[in-house]
Amino acid sequence: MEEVDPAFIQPHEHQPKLGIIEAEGIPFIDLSPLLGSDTDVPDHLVAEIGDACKTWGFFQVINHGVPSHVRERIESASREFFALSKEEKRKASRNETNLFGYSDFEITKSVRDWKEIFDCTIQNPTVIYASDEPDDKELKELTNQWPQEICEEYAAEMQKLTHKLLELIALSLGLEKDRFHGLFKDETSFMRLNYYPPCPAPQLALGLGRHKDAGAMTILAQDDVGGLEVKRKSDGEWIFVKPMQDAYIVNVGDLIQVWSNDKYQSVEHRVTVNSQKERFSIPFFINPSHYVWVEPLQELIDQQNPPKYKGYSWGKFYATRKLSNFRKLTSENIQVHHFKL
Ligand SMILES: O=C(O)CCC(=O)C(=O)O
Ligand SMILES: [Fe+2]
Repeated sequence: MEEVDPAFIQPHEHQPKLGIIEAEGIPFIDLSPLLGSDTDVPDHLVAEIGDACKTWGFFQVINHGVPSHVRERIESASREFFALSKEEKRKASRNETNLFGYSDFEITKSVRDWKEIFDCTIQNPTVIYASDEPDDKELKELTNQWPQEICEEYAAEMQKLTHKLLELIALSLGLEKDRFHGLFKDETSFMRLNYYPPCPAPQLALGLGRHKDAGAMTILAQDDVGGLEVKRKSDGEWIFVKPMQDAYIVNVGDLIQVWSNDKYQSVEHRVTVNSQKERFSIPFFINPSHYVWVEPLQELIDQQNPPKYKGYSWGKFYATRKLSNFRKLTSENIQVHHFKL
């Protein structure tokens, strides 16, 4: 076996197992009832979404309405970009001033991830807080270093799908259908092109270490190689998410966990790598406006269900996370459990 830099080696208890457990259980949800112009949402669909969010925190959607040529266009643009030399790619590096762009140095829980990424923002420009200091209200605008047209075309489709999914989730929690919409007016959503090169030590390293997504929800396009694993809530076992052509994998993030007061929980996941094959994926991270104050929704709390979290500023949380990529962390990065009551 070729030597890999020890910075990539996972602690023993987090090294991936070689055998694969396939995720028979991760539900597929058919969104075809939402394809027409009829605005009625069938009850069975709402119930399926609610079950999937509660039991798995993950599901795959089919007949979602995203045209396959739009997905193919961004997937080929991603392949073309990552095929460039490192020197070329580094010309589009993200940095402390512009947090969107290329990086081959991602760290999750103190271990390097075996991957390269390219982050693109959705609102161009995106407004965020300039600093993570709680009282500093200075704002800054972030822009893209990516062919804007391809990004916009894909983002527009993802936004339509997001809209449908947030409505289904709201209904499944017994909320008004449009309960979440206002929170995303000046969204800080972004998408990431992930490239996982073949790795000589797939049993020691991970493409992406175990983590939960900090935003509201993630919609992921994965190719046919496979590598995503989800921690099954019932027994903590890592379950392989079988690639399905043209489907999107959706997961609940930490914000839905807080808004729903733990009714729906954000679930840990990770990515294994492969000694033979490279893998590409594109997560679309749905995040609210920087000025959104995150706390359990009033409608979901009462005397029997008191709030499980104290409120926090999404914008400050996000700025802290983004800036941490360029700092040496001396303690655990900011996490939603720091706000648990
Ligand atoms: O590449 C994947 O399959 C998952 C990526 C992911 O979980 C992330 O980027 O947060
Ligand atoms: Fe993730």
